[in-house]
Formats: sequence, structure tokens, C-alpha cells
Amino acid sequence: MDFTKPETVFKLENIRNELVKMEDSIIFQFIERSHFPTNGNVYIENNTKLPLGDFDGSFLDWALMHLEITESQLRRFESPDETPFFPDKILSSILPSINFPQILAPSAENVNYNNKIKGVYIKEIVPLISKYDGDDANNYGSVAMTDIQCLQSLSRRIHFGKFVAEAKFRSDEELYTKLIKERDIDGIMKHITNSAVEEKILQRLTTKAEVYGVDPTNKESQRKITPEYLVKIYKEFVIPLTKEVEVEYLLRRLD
Ligand SMILES: O=C(O)C(=O)C[C@]1(C(=O)O)C=C[C@@H](O)C=C1
Repeated sequence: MDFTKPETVFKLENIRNELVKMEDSIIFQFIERSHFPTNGNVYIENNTKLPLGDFDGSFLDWALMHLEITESQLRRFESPDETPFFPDKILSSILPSINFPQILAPSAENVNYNNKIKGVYIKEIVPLISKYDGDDANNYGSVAMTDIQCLQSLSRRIHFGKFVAEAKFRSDEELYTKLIKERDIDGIMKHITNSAVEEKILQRLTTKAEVYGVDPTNKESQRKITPEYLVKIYKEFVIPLTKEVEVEYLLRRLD
């Protein structure tokens, strides 16, 4: 898949292959996060234990915003598959722009689920993947950095729903145009859903978590990620959020 060649992006098979590759990044980032406790202090807004001057937000927000500002100057958010958490704070790139052809509908950049993704990550995912529920002030910086890696990978995966939706729209423009014009959200959701593909993803994740989640030379060692939690995270959060992105993108597709 190459964003400078739109014909490679509109193939559902290519998009699904990318989604499979992203599973590995997400699993390995979850494994990195599993070395640390929950460290709730990192997520508390305006936390007196972590003073940040005038900044209004959590330590994680502060770190993520500063990283995104630098990454924006390195052209990260010009790529159609990257979505910033702080769209109002990012800067123009220092590097010259790559003129990507228009692949998605112009309204695509307004579909930004990052606040929701961050909320779900902190509330639902961190407790499942952390080493234990507790705090270790020596790890705040490392935790924020691994959280950022996890969040950026989840964001990329979930916002890939836009490409899936575009490919599906192009495969049956008449049907989707009708559903969009009728604002038939249930109808759109029904047509974008492929239960067999979802089932296959969950089966593959079970196998991957079995293999990657434990030291292969010492199967009795502590498991870093369990199939049960990985499947739960995908089934309850990652896939449903991807579908929400698909529906919202399609609702704006004709704007
Ligand atoms: O592969 C697709 O067709 C998608 O829409 C992506 C995805 C997913 O999130 O992995 C979402 C909805 C489908 O039911 C199956 C899988």
C-alpha cells in the first residue's frame, strides 16, 4: 500500500493486510507497557504531584502534545494515515511537503476519534495490560512514552477505518450513496460489518498472544499479554471504534 498510488489504497485486501501488520505493533507496545504499573498519576489532569506550570491537562497530555509539535515539524501529520491528538497545537513541517494525491474525501480530517481513544485507553486498556495496579514515581517518563506509542498505534489502526470505508464506498457507490443520503446509520453499520473477518482477527490475535506474550524459551515465565485480554481489547474497543470511524466517515463522504 502506497499513499502516492491511490489505486493501491482502494483495495480492501491491501488495507486488511496493513491492519494485520498493525496487530504486531500494538501487541509489542502493549508488552512494553506491561512492564510498568498502572501509574494513575500520569493521567490525572492538573495533578499537584506533577506540576506543569500553566499547562491545563495531565502529564501524559503534556508529553503527547510536545511530542506531536515536534513530529508535526517532521511531517508526520501530512501523511493521510496519521491523526493528531492535538490538531490545534501542531505546527507546519520544516521538511518540504509531499504532495500526496487526494485519497480520502476532504471531510476526512474532521473525523478525529483521538479523545475517545485516549479515554478508552486510560480507563479500559491500561488496567488490563499493566503489571499491577499501583504507582512508581520513578517510571512516569517511561510510562508516558510507552503510552504515547500505544496511543499512536491504536489511533492509526482505528482511523484506518477511513480507508476501509472509502474502499467499501467505491465498491458499491449506489448503495452507500442511498444510505448516506437517508442518514441510515444502522444500514451503514450493517453493510460495513463483516463478522467472518472479525472472527478471523480474534482467532489470529489469540494465537499471536499465545506466542508473543511469553518467553518461548521459558513457557513458565510470567505472561506479558494474555489472549483473553487482547481479544477483549479488540472485540470491545478496537473493532467497534474502527466501525464508528467508518460510519462517521461515510456520513460525511458526500459533503
Ligand atoms: O475489514 C473490514 O472490512 C473492516 O471493516 C475492518 C474491521 C476491523 O476493525 O478490523 C471492522 C469491521 C468489519 O466487521 C471487519 C473488520
